[in-house]
Amino acid sequence: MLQISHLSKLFHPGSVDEKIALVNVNLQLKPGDFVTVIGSNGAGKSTLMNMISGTLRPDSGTIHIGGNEITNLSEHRRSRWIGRVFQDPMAGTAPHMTIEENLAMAYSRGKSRGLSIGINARRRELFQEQLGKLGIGLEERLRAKVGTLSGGERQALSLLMATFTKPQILLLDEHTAALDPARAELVTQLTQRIVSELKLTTLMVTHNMEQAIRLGNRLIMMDGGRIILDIREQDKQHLSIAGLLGEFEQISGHKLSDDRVVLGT
Ligand SMILES: Nc1ncnc2c1ncn2[C@@H]1O[C@H](COP(=O)(O)OP(=O)(O)OP(=O)(O)O)[C@@H](O)[C@H]1O
Repeated sequence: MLQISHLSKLFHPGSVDEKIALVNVNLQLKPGDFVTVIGSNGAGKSTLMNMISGTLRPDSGTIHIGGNEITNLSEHRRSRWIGRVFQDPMAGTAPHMTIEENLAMAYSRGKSRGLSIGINARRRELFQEQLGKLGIGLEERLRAKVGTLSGGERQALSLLMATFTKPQILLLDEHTAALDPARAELVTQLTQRIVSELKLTTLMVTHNMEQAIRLGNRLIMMDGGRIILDIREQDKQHLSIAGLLGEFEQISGHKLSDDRVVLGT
């Protein structure tokens, strides 16, 4: 479903500010894989997500989704295949627009007709039905401005918007990190449900080690622009936080340095 081959990126090459972001990264995701991504500060996690979504171009390497090469496609052109939820609850939605307007926008994502697609009675019914599945009462607030929602409500809406058109790849970029523990857990549970119901192929960056172990069927660890550990299926089920940290240290030769790391919820 997602094939990343020999992806490399160096920022400010040849200058004193030179930064290695990705070094020959290879990653292949099967349909329905739910992969959690952890790593030290500056490991290249965001760079990888930005390259898949098209906000950054690699120096070398290729990215394919469902067999189509997207390496040099604009962010807009590839958006029909990709859903993304950011850490910042303000990032994924338009605060001055209503919930239904935001959903209409998500619905038309990647389609050439753009925003003109509008809202009709049938579509409103569909929005209500989808919002109802979140179980937090947003279906009663279709005409509320998104800026009036709490952080958790906005992240739940962002998640719905990102998955509305069943993207081929879902990118979750520390999407629960800015929420308090109860809301983070709610959004985590919604994530699990939506990903499993729609069988979405998902890549989720998190600083929460417990969450990284608990969710998904595969875990990758990055350091210095490389994937240094790739743990799947049964092996993942037997992981512990201490074991994972130990393994990181053994492979990388240093302790996991992450100023935002959370060991549990
Ligand atoms: N736009 C940029 N310009 C220059 N250097 C950058 C840029 N974006 C990232 N980098 C550098 O590239 C490297 C990888 O950064 P990236 O943000 O991908 O890491 P990360 O794993 O997401 O880190 P963190 O967990 O701290 O957010 C770092 O050394 C970073 O400083």
